[in-house]
Amino acid sequence: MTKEQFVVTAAQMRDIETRIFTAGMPVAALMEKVGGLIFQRLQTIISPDKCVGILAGPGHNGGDALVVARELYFHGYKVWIYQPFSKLKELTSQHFQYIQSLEIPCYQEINELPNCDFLIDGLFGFGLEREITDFIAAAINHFNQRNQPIISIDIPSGLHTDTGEVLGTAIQASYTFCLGLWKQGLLQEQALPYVGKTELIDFHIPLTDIHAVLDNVPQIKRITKITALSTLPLPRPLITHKYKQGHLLLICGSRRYAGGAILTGLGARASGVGMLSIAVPESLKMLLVSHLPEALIIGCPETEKGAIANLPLVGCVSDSVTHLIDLNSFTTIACGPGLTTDNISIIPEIIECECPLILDADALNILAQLGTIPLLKSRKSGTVITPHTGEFKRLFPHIDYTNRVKAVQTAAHESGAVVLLKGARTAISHPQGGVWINPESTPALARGGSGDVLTGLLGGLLAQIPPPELTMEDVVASATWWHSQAGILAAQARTELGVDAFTLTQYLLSVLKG
Ligand SMILES: NC(=O)C1=CN([C@@H]2O[C@H](COP(=O)(O)OP(=O)(O)OC[C@H]3O[C@@H](n4cnc5c(N)ncnc54)[C@H](OP(=O)(O)O)[C@@H]3O)[C@@H](O)[C@H]2O)[C@@H](O)CC1
Ligand SMILES: Nc1ncnc2c1ncn2[C@@H]1O[C@H](COP(=O)(O)OP(=O)(O)O)[C@@H](O)[C@H]1O
Ligand SMILES: [K+]
Repeated sequence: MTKEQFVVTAAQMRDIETRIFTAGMPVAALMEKVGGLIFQRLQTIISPDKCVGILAGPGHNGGDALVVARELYFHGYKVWIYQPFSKLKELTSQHFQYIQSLEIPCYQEINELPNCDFLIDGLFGFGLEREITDFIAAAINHFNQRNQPIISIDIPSGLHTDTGEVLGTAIQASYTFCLGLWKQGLLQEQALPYVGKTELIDFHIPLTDIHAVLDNVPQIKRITKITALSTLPLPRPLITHKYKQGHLLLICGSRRYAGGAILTGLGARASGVGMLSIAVPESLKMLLVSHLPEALIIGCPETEKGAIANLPLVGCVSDSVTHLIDLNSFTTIACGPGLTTDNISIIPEIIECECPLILDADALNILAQLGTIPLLKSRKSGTVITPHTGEFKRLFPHIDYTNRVKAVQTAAHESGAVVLLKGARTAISHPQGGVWINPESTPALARGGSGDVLTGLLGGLLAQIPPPELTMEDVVASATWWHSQAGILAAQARTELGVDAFTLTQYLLSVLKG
C-alpha cells in the first residue's frame, strides 16, 4: 500500500506519533521537519514578494505554523503572526519566543491585523476535540470573510478530525496540507466546503508503525488511481471468448423511465463485458435494440403502467415470450434503474439468484418496502447495494447518518451486503467493516441518470471478475473511481454543465487511455 491509501482517525494518528517518539525521534526534530516540508511546498505557491499572515494556535499545530513563519521570514517573505492564546504548549512556546526575538510582528487582536496576500491556518489540528467559542470563533469567522486564500495545516481549524463535523465554526481553506497520513474527517462529505484542494505532505512515517496501529489490512482506505487500475479487468487475455469475459443481465427500465435502461446499458458497454443481456418491458425492446445493438434485449410482460410485470423465467409457460431467462446462466445481475415501484414481486425472485447481484434505485425502494435486512441476509452469494442518501435512509432508517463512514459500515454489517453510499464522497463498505472512500469527484455528476451509468459499469466489471478472483468491494471501488474520473474529464472538456449522463458514458473509456 502507498501512503496515499491510508486513512486515520485522531486517536490512531496519536498512537502512531507516540510510537515514533518512543522509538527516539525527538518531538522538536519532527516539528522542524514537518514545518520545513510545508515551507518548501508553500514556496511553489507563494512568491517571495508576498505578505503572509500566520495564525498560530496553542498546540503543535501552532508550533508547525511558527516554524513555517520563521522559514518564510528568513527567505524574504513579509510575515506577521496572530497568536491570541495566553497558554501555549512547551515547544510551541519556545518557537513563539524565538519569533518574537526576530521582531516579526505579533498580534493578539484581529482588529489590529495588517493586510496580507495569504493566511496560513495553524490554529488547531487533530488535537481539537471541543467546540470553538468566544474570541477564537469570532477570529475564524473574521478570517473566512477576508479575501485572502487560506492554507490550512493538517486540517482546517474547527473540523472534527474523524467526522469532518464543524465544531462551532471552522476555517474555509483554499488548500489543506494534510500531514503524514490522510485524516478521515477530510474525506467526509460534510467537510467538503471547508477543505479546498487537499494534498498529503509525506514526512516519512515508517510503514511498520502504520501497520502496527492500523493492522496489516487497514479498515479504511482511500481509492487511488493505482488501487483502481489494479482491479480493472485489463489487459484482456489473448485466448478468450465472449462467455469467458462475463455475462451480465440488467433488469431495468419502464415505459416511464426508458432512458434509465439505455444509460445502464451504455455504462455496461464501457466495461468491456463479453455478453450483455437486458430485460425490459416488452414495449421498450426496439428502443433498446436501436441504442445497444450488441446486447440481447429480452422483452418482459408489462403492467398497465408499463413496468416489468414478471420475469419470463425458464420453467414458466408463456406463448407471448420469445426468450426465457435462466437466472443461473449469468455471472452477474444488476437490477433497478428506471424500474418503478409499480410491481414489487420481481425483487424476491431476483434475490434468489446465485450469482453476484447489484441492487440500485427502485430495486432499493422495493427492498425497503419488503424488509431490507432479512431479504439480503437470505442471499447465498454476494450482493452490492448502491443507495444515494435518500435511498440509504429508507433502507436503514435506524442508522445514525452523521458519520457517513460509520453509517456505511453499520449498514454493511447488518445487511451482509457491500454497501456503496453515493454522494460527493462515495463510501463503500464490506460486511466485515473494510471501507473504501472515493476522494475525488465532481458535482457535475449530480444529475439524473449518472447513477444508472455507474450501475451498468459496475455490473459489467463484476461480471468479468467474479469473486473470489477479486474481492467484490475492490471491484466496486474501482468502478466508483472510474465513473468519477470520467465525470472529471468530461467537466474539464465541457464545463460542469456539460456532463449529462449520456455524455458521461462517452468519457468512460478516455479515463483508461489517459
Ligand atoms: N502527529 C504527528 O505525527 C505530528 C503532529 N504535528 C502537528 O501537531 C498537531 C497536533 O497537535 P496537538 O496535539 O498539540 O493539538 P492541536 O491540534 O495543535 O490543538 C490542541 C491545542 O488546542 C487547544 N484546544 C483544543 N480545543 C480548543 C478549543 N475549542 N478552544 C481553544 N483551545 C482548544 C488544546 O488546549 P487544551 O485542550 O489543553 O486546553 C491544545 O493546546 C497536528 O495537527 C500537526 O499539526 C506535527 O508537528 C508533527 C507530526
Ligand atoms: N456533489 C457531487 N459530487 C460528486 N459526485 C456526485 C455528487 N452528487 C452526486 N454524485 C454522483 O452522481 C451519481 C448520482 O447517482 P444517483 O443519485 O443514483 O442518480 P440517478 O439515480 O439519477 O442515476 C452517484 O455516483 C454520485 O456519487
Ligand atoms: K489547522
